[in-house]
Amino acid sequence: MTTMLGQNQYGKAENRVVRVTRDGGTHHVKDLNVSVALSGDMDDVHLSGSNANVLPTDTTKNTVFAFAKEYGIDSAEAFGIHLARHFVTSQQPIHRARIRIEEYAWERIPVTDQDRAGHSFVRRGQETRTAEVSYDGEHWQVVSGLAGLVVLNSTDSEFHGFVKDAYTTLQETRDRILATEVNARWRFAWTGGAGQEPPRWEESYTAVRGDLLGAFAETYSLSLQQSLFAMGSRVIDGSAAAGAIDEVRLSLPNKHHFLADLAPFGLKNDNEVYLAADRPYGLIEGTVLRDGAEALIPVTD
Ligand SMILES: O=c1[nH]c(=O)c2[nH]c(=O)[nH]c2[nH]1
Repeated sequence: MTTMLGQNQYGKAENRVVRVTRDGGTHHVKDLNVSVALSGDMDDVHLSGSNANVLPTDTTKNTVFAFAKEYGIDSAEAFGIHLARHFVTSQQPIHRARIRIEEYAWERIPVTDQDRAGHSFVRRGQETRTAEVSYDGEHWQVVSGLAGLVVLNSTDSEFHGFVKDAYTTLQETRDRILATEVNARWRFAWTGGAGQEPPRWEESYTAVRGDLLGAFAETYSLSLQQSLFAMGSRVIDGSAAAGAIDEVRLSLPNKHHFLADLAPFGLKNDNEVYLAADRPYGLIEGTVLRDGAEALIPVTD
C-alpha cells in the first residue's frame, strides 16, 4: 500500500427545511439550510467497501426533517445540538458530528384584514444567520455567525499615514465613506460541561448583531482594521448576559467609495458624489479573543 486514508467526513449537505409553527392564526416560520457531516470508524467503507458502519446520508436527511417535526426549531443552535447529539449517541461508529446551519429570516407583512393576518411573510433581504455545532460525545463547540450584513458610515472615517512606496497612488483622506459587508462568526465559551448553563441562543444573536452594528456606527474610524477590533471587542465585552463569547472572527470587505471626479464638468465635489466600486476590494480579516482564550475558529473556510 502506498496510500493511507486521511481525514474524512460524510453526510447530507444543504437540507432545506422550513418549519411552520401554528399559534392559532398566527404562524411562525423557521427557514434553514442544514448540512450534516459525520466522522468516526469509516476506514472500511473507504478501504474495503463494507458499508456496515455507514448510516446513509439519505437517513441523515430524513432525520433533519423528522426532528423539525418532533422537536420544532427553537433556534438554529438548539436544532443543531439535537441533531449532533442524536448521531453521536445513537450510532456507535460515529464519533463526531458537525452540523452547519444557515438561517433565512422572514418578516411579517402587515395586513389590515384581520382574517388574513398572521401568515404572510416577506424574506428579510439582509444577513444570513449561521450556526455550526460540533460534538464529539463529550464536548460541544458552538460557533454562531452572520453573513452579508451591509453597513455604511457616510463620515467619521479617515485613512492616512500609511506606507507609501513606488506604486502607491492612494491619496490620504480625512473624511471618507466607510462601508463593508459584515461576515462574523463567534464562538461560545459553553462546552456542555457539568454546571454550565447553555447560552440563550436567540437572545444572544440579537445582542451580538446589535453590538456589531453599534460598534461600527459609534467608532470614529482611522481604518477598517480599527473598526474590526472595536466590533469584535464589543461582542466579547457585551456577551455576558445571553452567553459568554470567547472568540470573534470577522471578515470585512472594504466596499470602496471613491470620490467621483467632477472637475471635467467644472463642478466641485465636496465629498458628496462617490463612485461605488464593486471590485477589487480590500479584505480586512481578524480574530478578537477574550484575554487568555484560545483561537479555535478556523481562519480559512
Ligand atoms: O481601512 C482601510 N484599511 C486599509 O488597509 C486600506 N488600504 C487601502 O487602500 N484603503 C484602506 N482602508
